[in-house]
Amino acid sequence: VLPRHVTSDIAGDRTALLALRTAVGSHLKWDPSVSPCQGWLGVNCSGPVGNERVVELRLVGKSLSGQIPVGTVGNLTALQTLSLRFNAISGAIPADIGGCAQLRWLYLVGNRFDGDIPESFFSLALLKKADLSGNRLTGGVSPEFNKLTNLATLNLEGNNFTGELPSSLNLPKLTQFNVSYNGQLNGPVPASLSWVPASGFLGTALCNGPLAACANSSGDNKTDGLSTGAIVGIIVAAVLLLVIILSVWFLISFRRRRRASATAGASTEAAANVHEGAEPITVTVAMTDTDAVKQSHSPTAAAAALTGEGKKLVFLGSAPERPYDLETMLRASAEVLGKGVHGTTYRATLDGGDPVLVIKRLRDVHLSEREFRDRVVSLGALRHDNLPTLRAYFYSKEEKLLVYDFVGAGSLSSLLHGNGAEGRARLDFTARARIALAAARGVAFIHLGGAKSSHGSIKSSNVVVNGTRDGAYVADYGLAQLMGAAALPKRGTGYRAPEVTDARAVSHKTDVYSFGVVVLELLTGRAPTYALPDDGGAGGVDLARWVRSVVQEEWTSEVFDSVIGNEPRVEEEMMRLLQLGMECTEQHPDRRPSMAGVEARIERIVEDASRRADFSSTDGSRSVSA
Ligand SMILES: Nc1ncnc2c1ncn2[C@@H]1O[C@H](COP(=O)(O)OP(=O)(O)OP(=O)(O)O)[C@@H](O)[C@H]1O
Repeated sequence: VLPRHVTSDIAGDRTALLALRTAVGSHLKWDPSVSPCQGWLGVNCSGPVGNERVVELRLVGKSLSGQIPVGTVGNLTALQTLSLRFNAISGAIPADIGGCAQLRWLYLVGNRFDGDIPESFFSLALLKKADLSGNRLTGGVSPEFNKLTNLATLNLEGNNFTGELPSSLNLPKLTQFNVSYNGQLNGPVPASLSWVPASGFLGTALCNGPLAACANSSGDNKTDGLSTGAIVGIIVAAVLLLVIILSVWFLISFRRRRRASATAGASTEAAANVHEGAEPITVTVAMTDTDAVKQSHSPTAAAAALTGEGKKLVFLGSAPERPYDLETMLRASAEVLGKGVHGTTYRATLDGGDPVLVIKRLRDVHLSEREFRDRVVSLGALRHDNLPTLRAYFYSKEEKLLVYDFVGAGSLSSLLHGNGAEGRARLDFTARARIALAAARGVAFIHLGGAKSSHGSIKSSNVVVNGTRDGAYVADYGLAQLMGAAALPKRGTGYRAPEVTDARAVSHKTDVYSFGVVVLELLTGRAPTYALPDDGGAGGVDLARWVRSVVQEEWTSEVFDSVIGNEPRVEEEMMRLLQLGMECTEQHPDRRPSMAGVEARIERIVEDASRRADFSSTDGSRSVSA
């Protein structure tokens, strides 16, 4: 029931909007001399001529701040869509939000709303989508949500909700649910939400699974029922098996070493057949029998063979389909892909055009052979769709080579900042978000290896794109661990997190920072040290800092690359990705999200952007967008 002074007409809407402007956005250029339906920014009306009402209020990234008082939004009684994404609105969600009885789409993501969700919210019976993520909301997830029987999307991610999810929670139309990053949510996930993927519960203490499993995960460590005798038996059997394997391996390698010493000694100087501009790869190779190359197909056996007389290419993992040795590789036609901080990178095409390899010739490696081998073997174990596979390595006193699969047509850096604007022009927002997603997947996979497993040198020249729908790879992973500080992004390149002092400071959070810079590069189309138009190109300004200053002081939309800036369909998703890029480049490492969280968020951004593209190509209605 509306308070007596509220009129359910456009005059009432006008009064409510002007009061809202006074409270949170006095800079909004709404012309009070005309009706809100006549071109007020972000306001849309509907209804019979002369009896129109405000049905849509979309003020996304408009630097709104302050609190929304009662008697403003709550008086927009015909409102169907309210989107206030990515502002700095604080305080409680207004207690009279229930006055918007027609509300279907509600987007408050990326503000500073705090306090509990008000009681009247649960009277919004028509609500289909509620995105309250990225705020500071508190309290429990109320069973009152059950009253919202039309709700299809409920996103409460990144707030401060506490306690258990109500076991009675049951929303028949729900298709998207997310409560990730509410660290104090705990207890079991109700059966009615068992369909929600794990990405909906990241960063919580919720236990997603059968109740019995929850009990175990919450510290009820019952044994699995094996008797002590059975456990001892298993251990003895395992030790015996290990002894047998080691004896057989020792016998075989002893026989091979004898055979190798009989044939070793034919030292060959091999030079690569390089294309113009390339320097030849010259490596001294002590030839051994062909058997020795085959032996090296298992990392451990191969690596063990290295310590013998001959220096060979050591394969990591399974053998290539068409085996090659160092000689074949050095005879291959090669071209220089780049000369970077770690040395020179070649593309080498073996005889017959298959396979095509990337050979990195490292300089300044100061590791012993054993240390080098151990680190390379663990890098070679990383196999993922978005990481170029490390196939082999070579170590001698003079030369250290890494051999990868060739994966793509060029780097993201050359696509965005290369000569001419064609590369950038071909990349619409969704394509850019997909590249970010592929790269995030690769980096998040590296992080799964634990705290010591970081990329260490994320930058757009290390993101290789290959033109397919989801094709992007993160190259050069782990070189910081192999080469020390030499492989780190240089100070002043814009990629280096402020806390990085040397290679030991590389961490998941410094990767997230560098990744955030790549995201900002994708969105702005600008290089990470962007030269201001009026500094004569003399200096440069740090991209992350520049984006932050524009967002704080001016219109956020000016940040975007002009190529994607006029894609209104995906404006919401662009803002979400921008917000994420800014969070990743927070100065303080603790305030940056985890890479898993980054991956999950970009995944949803890509899904939503693709859905809008599909939708608008078949229908054209704008009612689904906020
Ligand atoms: N496996 C790969 N497949 C295809 N292209 C690759 C692969 N690995 C690297 N590249 C490309 O080779 C280029 C040169 O690599 P390189 O690492 O030498 O230089 P960089 O990344 O520009 O500089 P830095 O050494 O300072 O990181 C990269 O920009 C990348 O596009």
